[in-house]
Amino acid sequence: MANVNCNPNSASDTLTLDGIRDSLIRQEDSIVFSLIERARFPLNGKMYLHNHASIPGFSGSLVEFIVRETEDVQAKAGRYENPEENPFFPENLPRPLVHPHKYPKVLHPSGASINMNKAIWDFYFKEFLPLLVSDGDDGNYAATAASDLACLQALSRRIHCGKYVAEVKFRDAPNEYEGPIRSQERDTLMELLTFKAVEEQVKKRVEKKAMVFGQEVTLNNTSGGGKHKIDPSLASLLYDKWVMPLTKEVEVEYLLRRLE
Ligand SMILES: O=C(O)C(=O)C[C@]1(C(=O)O)C=C[C@@H](O)C=C1
Repeated sequence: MANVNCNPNSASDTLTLDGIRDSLIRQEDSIVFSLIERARFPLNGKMYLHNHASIPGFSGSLVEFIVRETEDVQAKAGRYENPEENPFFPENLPRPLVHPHKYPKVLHPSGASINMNKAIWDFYFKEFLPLLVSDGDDGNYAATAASDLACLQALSRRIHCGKYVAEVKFRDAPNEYEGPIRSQERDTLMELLTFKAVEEQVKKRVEKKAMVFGQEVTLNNTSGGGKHKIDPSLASLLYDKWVMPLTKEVEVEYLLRRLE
C-alpha cells in the first residue's frame, strides 16, 4: 500500500523521491474526495462574511470561527506536533494535552517555519470555491464549514509536502543545489526542481480521478448519463494554477534556508 505520509513512519525509513511522489499521488485521492464532499453544498456565502454570525466575543466570519475552534481542539490532541501539519491560525494555539508521538526528524529545522496557509486560504475561498459549487444558500453552515476545512487541510498537507520533496532533491544532488542556495538564486532553484513532464502527468491523473470518483454508481448497466459530481477539469485547474505552483514555492523557500 502506498504511504499516505511524506514524513517517514520510522527513523530507519529512507527518504526517496519516488516514495514522496507516491504519497503525493495518494493525497490526490483525499483532495478529490474532499472537493466532491464540499460540492454537495451550495456556496452558503453568508458564512464567509465578516461578523455576519454575530458570535459573542468573536470578530470574524463563521468559517473562521469554526476553523479556529477546530484547530484549537486538534492542537490539544497533538495534530500540529506532526511536521506535515500546519495550522491556518498558528497564533495562540494551545499546547498538546496528550503524550506526544515521536515523529522521525528528517527536515532541516529552518523549514519548520514555512507556512503557506494564508495563500491557500485566499485562493481557495476567493478564486476556487466559486468555481466548484453552485450559488445558493441551504443553511447548512456548520457542515459546509467542516467540509471547507477538510479541503483546506488536505490541500495544505499536500502543498507543505514540498518541504520533503526539496529535502530529498537536495540530498540527492547537494552539489547542484549548494551554489544557487548560497547566492540565494530563487529562479535557478525553481528551474532545478521543476519537472514539466511530471506536472503534465499529475494534471491528467487528477482530472481522471475526479471523473472516476465523481461518477454515479448504479447496479444496472445504465450509467449516470456521463454526469459527474464535480467538473473533472476543475481538479486539473486546481493543480495547475495553485497546488503545484505553491508546492514549488514551498520547495524554493525550504531550499533557500537549507544551509542556515
Ligand atoms: O515531483 C516533484 O519533483 C515535485 O517537485 C512535485 C511537483 C508537484 O507539485 O506535483 C512540483 C514540481 C515538479 O515540477 C513536479 C511535480
